[in-house]
Amino acid sequence: MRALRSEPEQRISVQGRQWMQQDGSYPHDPGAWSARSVLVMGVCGTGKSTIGKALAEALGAAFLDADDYHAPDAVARMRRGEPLTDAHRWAWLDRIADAAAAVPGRAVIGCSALKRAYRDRLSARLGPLCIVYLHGDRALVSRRMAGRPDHFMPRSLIDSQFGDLEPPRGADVLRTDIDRPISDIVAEACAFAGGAARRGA
Ligand SMILES: Nc1ncnc2c1ncn2[C@@H]1O[C@H](COP(=O)(O)OP(=O)(O)O)[C@@H](O)[C@H]1O
Ligand SMILES: O=C(O)[C@H](O)[C@@H](O)[C@H](O)[C@H](O)COP(=O)(O)O
Repeated sequence: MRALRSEPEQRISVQGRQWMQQDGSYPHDPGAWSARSVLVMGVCGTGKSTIGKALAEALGAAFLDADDYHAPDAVARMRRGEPLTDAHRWAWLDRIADAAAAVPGRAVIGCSALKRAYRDRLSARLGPLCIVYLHGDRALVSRRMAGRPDHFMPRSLIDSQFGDLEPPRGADVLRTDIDRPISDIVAEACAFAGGAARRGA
């Protein structure tokens, strides 16, 4: 195993092993942690919808896909290959946060949430988030996007997505590499988000 840096995000990134306790749970206040909304984030094509849906099912939570909350003109803009700006994104983030706040139980949100200010915007409505950050290199993201040709998001927008990306850091973040089987990523995210403890595993 490679040497660990002291930064919390780095400790968590090594499969969460450093923090995981013997029962598979994490040493956070269990009540508060297991009630938090879960944000599955990353640039386009990293697997937010795929992982987010499966994670929500594993946690018994509702899944909200941020793609469903874009205004039609924002979708048209992305289809044309024009990136969204902050001005497009604020109201979109507020719609997502309102919808997540309205679900009766826990919510898993699949949303790019590329900049820190966007995550703060969600937190302002939802409280502290449990963040699953899907990380992959440009070439892999491009290949994954090529595999879903009917999506509104064109591959020409990959560079602007990486340009806007401000990787999240801290103890609330699981940084997970997308070059792994979906089931492995979901299992790791589920343990991180409190699913293992919840199921009594
Ligand atoms: N870990 C993975 N391994 C292989 N394929 C994946 C993985 N995660 C997602 N995919 C595939 O990559 C594509 C993009 O995933 P998607 O969930 O649509 O990403 P996003 O919602 O972030 O845009 C989909 O075709 C999906 O099936
Ligand atoms: O903030 C943005 O620039 C957009 O919201 C953008 O992130 C878009 O929503 C998705 O990334 C496209 O859909 P996928 O993430 O599913 O590719």
